[in-house]
Amino acid sequence: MELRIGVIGTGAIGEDHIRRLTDTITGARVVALSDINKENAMRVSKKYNVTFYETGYEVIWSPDVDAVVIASWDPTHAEFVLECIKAKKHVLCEKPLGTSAEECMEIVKAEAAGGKKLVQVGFMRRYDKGYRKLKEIIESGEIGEPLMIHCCHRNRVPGPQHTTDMTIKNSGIHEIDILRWLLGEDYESGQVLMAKQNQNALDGLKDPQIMLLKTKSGVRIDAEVNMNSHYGYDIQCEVVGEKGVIRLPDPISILKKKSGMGSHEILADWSQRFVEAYDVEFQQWINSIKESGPVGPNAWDGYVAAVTADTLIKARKLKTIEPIILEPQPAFYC
Ligand SMILES: NC(=O)C1=CN([C@@H]2O[C@H](COP(=O)(O)OP(=O)(O)OC[C@H]3O[C@@H](n4cnc5c(N)ncnc54)[C@H](O)[C@@H]3O)[C@@H](O)[C@H]2O)C=CC1
Ligand SMILES: O=C1[C@@H](O)[C@H](O)[C@@H](O)[C@H](O)[C@H]1O
Repeated sequence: MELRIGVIGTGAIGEDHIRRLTDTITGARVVALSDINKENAMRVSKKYNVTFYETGYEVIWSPDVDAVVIASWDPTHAEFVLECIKAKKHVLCEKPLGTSAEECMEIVKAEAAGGKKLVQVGFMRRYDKGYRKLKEIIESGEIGEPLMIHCCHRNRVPGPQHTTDMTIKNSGIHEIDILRWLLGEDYESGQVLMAKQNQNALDGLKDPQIMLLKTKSGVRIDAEVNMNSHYGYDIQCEVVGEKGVIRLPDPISILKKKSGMGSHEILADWSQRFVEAYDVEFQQWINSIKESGPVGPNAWDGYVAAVTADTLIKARKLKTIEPIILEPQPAFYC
């Protein structure tokens, strides 16, 4: 059976997901889309022969739609996810699940009350080969207990709407989720340091920022989140263990030696860097909802990431180290 998918948001990643669902993923087809930018949505609708709906709500409630992908702006996510839960439809919501811990908790409570797992969050790094290998090695015990993690998340330039808080709750949230998943434990506290500021950043944008996290077992993490590398999209992660160090590989890239110079390409953005991860994420999501239900990052993971991001933003504003405090985890997610 082919799953009929509705997509809300046909901007950069929304269109990319429609392409992937159409050209790469098997067992699903996009039948509905919506975007408040009607002109662009109509272009995408024609390109992929998908029916345009005036609102995301119409996509969600359409009898022709079995499951929904949310790829609209961050502040719209929670309301659309809650509506999917009401409509009892599976939903893959791009990160972040909501723009605050409160919004995410509302989703957690609504999903648990409905008694069926319907929500998956687009933390696609969990499907990246490099991160999966790091996790496998950590879990094998080969490098002993992890002690520290150094990482960086560099974007070439930010989008025009990017804000200082979004550096943590839109970009840094990937580090927050992937490192918790890698280590298999929650955070105890967090802090944010400001480096010397980049004068090329958008007006008023504080950049770069350094997120410092401590896990419950004492692992120390430093994560540079830099929106203005200007040279490319660069994701680094090094785990220092008791008996060895492991490092996330860069994407495969040919070293070119020519005219007395050696060089290799650095990718421009997330759509290239994580292309395979998104493909795996979507194929597994489609397969899982046809079988026993979604198995990827869930609403609880979205909530934990949001609590952590909110706490880091508070810590940055107060220049303090803040405890990261979670509500008790509902048995539904255990
Ligand atoms: N997992 C990942 O690596 C990535 C995730 N994202 C997430 O995907 C989402 C979209 O990001 P981009 O595509 O980069 O942004 P974008 O700005 O290119 O596209 C967002 C689209 O949502 C539309 N939109 C806004 N409100 C809407 C509403 N109420 N109903 C329907 N459409 C609405 C906008 O008109 C726009 O076309 C964001 O939440 C972002 O955090 C984005 C890039 C990578
Ligand atoms: O999720 C993403 C974007 O929304 C975000 O703005 C970028 O910083 C991230 O690298 C990308 O993966």
